[in-house]
This record gives sequence, structure tokens and C-alpha cells, in this order.
Amino acid sequence: METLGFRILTRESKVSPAMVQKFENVVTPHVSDNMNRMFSGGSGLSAYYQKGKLLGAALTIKTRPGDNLMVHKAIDLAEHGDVLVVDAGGDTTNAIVGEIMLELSKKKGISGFVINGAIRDSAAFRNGDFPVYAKGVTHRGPYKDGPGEINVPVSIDGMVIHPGDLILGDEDGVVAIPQALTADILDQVKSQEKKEWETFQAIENGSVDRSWIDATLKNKGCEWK
Ligand SMILES: O=C([O-])CC(=O)C(=O)O
Ligand SMILES: [Mg+2]
Repeated sequence: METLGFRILTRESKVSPAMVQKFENVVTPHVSDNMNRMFSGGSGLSAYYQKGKLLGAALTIKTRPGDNLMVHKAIDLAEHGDVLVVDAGGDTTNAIVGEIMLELSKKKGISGFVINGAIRDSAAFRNGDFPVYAKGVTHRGPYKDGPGEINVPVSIDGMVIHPGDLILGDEDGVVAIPQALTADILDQVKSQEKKEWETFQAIENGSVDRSWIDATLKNKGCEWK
């Protein structure tokens, strides 16, 4: 019998380390554009680290708001390169992770956290290079009783994250790329990078084509006095 809401599942597959590596120099706006700007971890998440980018395979946790029993379990189950993606319901009353969990995670080679909830011991996060996104900060600690689930689809601000998806986070936020689509999206991102590079060249040498703006205004019926 399934114990819905309190269960640990096995992640069937995850994006390969080789594919993850290919996204090392990719930025979130380019990924987002090639997902039709429809998916994002939301403006409610802020970065709590100094520099670098968040990149890895999602290990998902859905937890009771304010309770981190399942997050502790996930740290023990995590593999090198995993990103812990925790849906704690967006509640910031009690912190979901702190400095001890941060140190445990670094030691295990976990790549970062996305917490739809709060963190504490925030100086340790803010002053470090371990990529963490969270909704807020509170000194109030977590309960450790459950329930919760590991390796189930979770959603943060409407973005669904499946176990094994590729997670990318930078100065502009967090995006989850469905595992099966990573290669396609990478191809599209590469063509966008090329086009943008050509635009920068054209700006530099004064040949940039701006005719699309007037064409669009005309097409949309804009009145221009
Ligand atoms: O007590 C906890 O589980 C959270 C915490 O503050 C830490 O990891 O340092
Ligand atoms: Mg602590």
C-alpha cells in the first residue's frame, strides 16, 4: 500500500553529468526564452550565496511546511552533483535548512539547494559560494517529524520539477529543464547565443537593424503624434 504524503521513492533516472556540464556557461534567460518564458522558480526566491551558478540534477523533496525530516533524509540519499529542490509550501515561519545541513551537503558534493521556504544561519549561506535559493530567512528552527515525500514531482510558483530534471540558477533566478528535453533546449540556446553575439557585433559596428520596432508599432495600430 502506498503511504501518500509520507514516502521515499527511488529516482528512476536523472540528467547525466555530461549533459549538466554542457550547461556550465548557459544563462537562465536563454533557457527561459527557449521554454517560451513560461517556467520559473518565481520572483519569491532569492539567492543566498556570493557567486557562481547553481547546476545539477534535481533530487526533489515535498515537505510539511516548517518540517525538515525528509530534507535530512534526502541529504543522506543524495548523490554527487544533485540539487535538493524542496517544496515546503512557500511558508517561512520555520527554517527548512541551516548551517549544519549546508556543511553536510558540501561534504557530500551536493551542488546546491532550492528551498520554497526559509533558511537560517543565513550568514553561512550569504558569505559562501554554495548556491542556495530560498524564500526567506528566520531564526525559528524546523520540526523533524514529517510527513513529506522524496523523489516526487514538486511545484514552485507553478514550475513543476520532476526528479532528475536539470536545475539551473544564476543572477536571474532558477529554472528546471525537463530531463528528456535538455539536449533540444541546449541546441536552441546555442543558436540564440550565436544570434545575440551577432547582435552585439552589429551594435558595435553600427549596423544593427531596428526596423522591426516601427514595423511592429504599425502592425499593432499604434497612434504616433
Ligand atoms: O536544525 C536544523 O535541522 C537546521 C539547522 O539549523 C542547521 O542545519 O544548522
Ligand atoms: Mg543551525
